Amino acid sequence: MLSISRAAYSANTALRGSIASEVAAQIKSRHFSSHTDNSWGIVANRFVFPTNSGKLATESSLLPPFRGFTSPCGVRLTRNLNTMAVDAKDLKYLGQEEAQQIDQELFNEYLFSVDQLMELAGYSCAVAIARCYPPESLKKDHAAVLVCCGPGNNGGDGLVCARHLKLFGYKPTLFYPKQNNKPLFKGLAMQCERLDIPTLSFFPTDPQCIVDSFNLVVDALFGFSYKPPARPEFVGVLDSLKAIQDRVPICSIDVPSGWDVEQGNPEGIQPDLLISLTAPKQCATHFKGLRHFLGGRFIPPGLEQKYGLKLPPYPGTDPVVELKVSHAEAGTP
Ligand SMILES: NC(=O)C1=CN([C@@H]2O[C@H](COP(=O)(O)OP(=O)(O)OC[C@H]3O[C@@H](n4cnc5c(N)ncnc54)[C@H](OP(=O)(O)O)[C@@H]3O)[C@@H](O)[C@H]2O)[C@H](O)CC1
Ligand SMILES: [K+]
Repeated sequence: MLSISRAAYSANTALRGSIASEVAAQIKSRHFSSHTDNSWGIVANRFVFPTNSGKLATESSLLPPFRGFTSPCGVRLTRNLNTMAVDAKDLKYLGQEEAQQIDQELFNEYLFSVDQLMELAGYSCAVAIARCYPPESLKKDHAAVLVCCGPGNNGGDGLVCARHLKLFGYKPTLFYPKQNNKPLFKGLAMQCERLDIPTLSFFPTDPQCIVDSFNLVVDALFGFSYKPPARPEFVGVLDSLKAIQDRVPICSIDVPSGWDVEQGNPEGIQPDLLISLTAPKQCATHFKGLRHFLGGRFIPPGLEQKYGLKLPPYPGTDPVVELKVSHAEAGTP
């Protein structure tokens, strides 16, 4: 695992008082390829690919023109002024139980496997992120993004998303504190490692480190199975995300983490971008961010009808469709 332990980091910090930040120290591990550097206590990844290998053109280059503006945090946000966003008035917003029922039906009645759907879900999130924040528009450290992954399938979507972001030309770093031991998740984590995606072994205590190091945070901590309140081990990271959200945009996968799936959480994190999967959850009606996408284009028509989802049409072959946010003024430059 490409990571640095807290003890090694502390010792290292004592030795090198001039290190700018915790994050810089942890990220530095990615530069120590194919050997163990004892002075830093880092066991580095032995499978390092050149940073730009396999770089793909993102679909953003195929889109109608965007006009950008700069947010207070200096990140160039883009808003699609050709307004391809769909006004999906009849779209159904799912409660927690119904979202879980549909999930189970996909697996048990339609015999999809989790990894099939997770791959499509995570890919669609990466595409939505690339549309809103093309890598070339991000100024810090070659499009550095932090992807925070939780212990459940939402975290799995985050691992898939991080891999695709890397292939799209971003520089993702994972924070994956409670790793899932199922073979699927081990595989996803290993794929990230072999793509030279480093993992922070602890969340920086100083939120400024996140601000200095990353252009975006992808929030894949919890999805539709979350039940508030957050257990103690996740309180710190959720508070830190709240502390930086005005300076580093948060992109939430399926549900903003820490939100009640139905009621939302006015005191919780407030993402700029929400990517709902399958169908938006009821909490999405409280979303106050800039852009809302629907992804996970895998619902069979029979299931859509059965649950009355009234999904909007996806454009062409796109894996995502943008939904109009009800407070249109939110993104006005
Ligand atoms: N059908 C689809 O649309 C698909 C969606 N996908 C993604 O899957 C998630 C839902 O995944 P699931 O594994 O059911 O649940 P979560 O990832 O939301 O979270 C479960 C883990 O979170 C822990 N948990 C729950 N509440 C708390 C809390 N208050 N504090 C700390 N931890 C909490 C829970 O722990 P337990 O001990 O209670 O089990 C779990 O570890 C969906 O949102 C989509 O993102 C699929 O990828 C594809 C199909
Ligand atoms: K989330």
